[in-house]
Amino acid sequence: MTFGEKLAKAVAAHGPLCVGIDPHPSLLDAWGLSRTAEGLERFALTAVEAFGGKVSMVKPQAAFFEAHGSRGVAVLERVIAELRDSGTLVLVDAKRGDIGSTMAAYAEAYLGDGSPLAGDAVTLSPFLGFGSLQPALDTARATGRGVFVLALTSNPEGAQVQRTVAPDGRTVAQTIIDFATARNSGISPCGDVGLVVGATIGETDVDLAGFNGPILAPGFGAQGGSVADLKRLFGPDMRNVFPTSSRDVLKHGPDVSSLVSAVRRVQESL
Ligand SMILES: O=C(O)c1cc(=O)[nH]c(=O)n1[C@@H]1O[C@H](COP(=O)(O)O)[C@@H](O)[C@H]1O
Repeated sequence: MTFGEKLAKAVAAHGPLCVGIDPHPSLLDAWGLSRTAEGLERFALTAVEAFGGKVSMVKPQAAFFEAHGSRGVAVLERVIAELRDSGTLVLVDAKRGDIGSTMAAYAEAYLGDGSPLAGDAVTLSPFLGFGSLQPALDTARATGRGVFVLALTSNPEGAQVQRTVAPDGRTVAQTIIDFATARNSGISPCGDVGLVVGATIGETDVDLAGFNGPILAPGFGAQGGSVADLKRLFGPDMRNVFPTSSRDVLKHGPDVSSLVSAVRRVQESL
């Protein structure tokens, strides 16, 4: 199956909501867990129990696992394996990006068959040039996985770079969108190159009309983005838009049934 086919199947079963697993130290405290690899593991596996098989996609944030060194990375590997076993798509949020020859190694790590860090997709940063991501785009295509490339991020500082106008008159964000659009062209039901467009970006002057791929919309929930913002940005049917929320759901833990109820409430609001 292509990544687009996997996404379509997941959305038909569970709707578009993506839930993030972001084990912030303050959330470990709130859940009564220690700020150690053991606390991290308990947190992450509780989240897997709550979200696995209930949402279309789960997005573990690699940074919070890496903060615990090799033991934290081992927990991330387990989270990826258990979510995939539950039938839930896994988007590993690692925001990788480097020169092409190094990118090939990141591609193998996050998108290669048999790699313990490979989920179903990975987030990528295109600011070394969209073309530098080519090894990841090729590996994703070859293994039926996907990538989500940063275009307009949810943080206020993103505009400093992403809304800069290039010599050809397009913004940096539009340039990235146009590369992604070209890569996905003609693929049904949708392409394997996704974009990240934050729910908090306010008015957008970019053109997404021809874009035939999934859009991850972070900033929904804890950063202030609402359902109304999503509809204003992406249109009322929000086709191929995957709103993603981490803290706003995770704050309902550690009780699994409270986490599940929180997920259900957000799914209904969408
Ligand atoms: O790629 C991302 O997921 C991402 C892009 C972006 O523009 N903004 C953004 O917040 N994120 C990630 O989405 C998550 C948001 O978490 P909450 O604000 O707790 O919902 C974090 O893991 C961020 O790293």
